[in-house]
Amino acid sequence: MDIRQAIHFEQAETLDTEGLRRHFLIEDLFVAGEMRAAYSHYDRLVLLGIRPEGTPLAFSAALAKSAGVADFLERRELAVVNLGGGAARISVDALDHVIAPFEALYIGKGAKGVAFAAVDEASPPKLYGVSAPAHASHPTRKITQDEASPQALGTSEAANKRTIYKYVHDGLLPTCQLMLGITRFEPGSVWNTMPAHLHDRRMEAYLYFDMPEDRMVVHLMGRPEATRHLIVRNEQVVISPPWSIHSGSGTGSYAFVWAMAGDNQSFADMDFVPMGTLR
Ligand SMILES: O=C[C@H](O)[C@@H](O)CC(=O)C(=O)O
Ligand SMILES: [Zn+2]
Repeated sequence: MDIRQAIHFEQAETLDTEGLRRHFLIEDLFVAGEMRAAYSHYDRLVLLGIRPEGTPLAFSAALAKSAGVADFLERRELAVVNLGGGAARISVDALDHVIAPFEALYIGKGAKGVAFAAVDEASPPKLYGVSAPAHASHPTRKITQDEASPQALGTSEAANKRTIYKYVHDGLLPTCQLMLGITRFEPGSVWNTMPAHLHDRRMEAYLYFDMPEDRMVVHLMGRPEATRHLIVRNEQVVISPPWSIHSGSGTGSYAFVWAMAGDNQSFADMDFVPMGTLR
């Protein structure tokens, strides 16, 4: 189990390249035929890379142990999004849900018998899961891309023309904490989340994807007045602490899954950073 501690910005600001990557970047979550997990102590968010090939994948005993329960979702909720490949068959409480590429499934607290499989073994899905502690059990539900209320943002002059799809948010379905969406760029647009913002109330995790191997995103993190950067490759995840901006620019277009947990579920609750204060 890959466990990441929550650290103060005073410590983060003393770290070198390797130190920043060790605490904030997850490089190897997606491995064919495996379910891999990383546990962040920021809001106890658990990130899952799930790539079923052949045999269906279920939560391991080690994963349940990390939460101190018999069944991983005993006191947690989970959102899973299909990043492409083929469709996935996700079993929950003896019901099968077929989740096509760019569809998502919310699974409520207490769900049992959860298993992930490829619908067609010749085109296995790539699934990304995000789980947070939950106090109530909300209904399991599939969300399509159309339901994710696409919202156009940015301009080509600022190289940040993009569409935000909100899959898991309180306007669409109830969850305890989780919010999740996908942001996609127009060709030639490369800047995400610019102007930058903070939301100390919620931590965030960014999974960058849809990039060829030689492409990179320069992810900006840190306090606005003391930024650092991480070089991020395809299918790597950045853990974004509550005190940090989360923004970046790519050497070409890309997409990313953003997910949040914390005190409120208001997507619009952001403190914009005056651009002049960035250092
Ligand atoms: O709090 C919200 C998250 O940072 C993302 O939704 C921002 C984002 O996708 C973007 O501006 O490109
Ligand atoms: Zn944000």
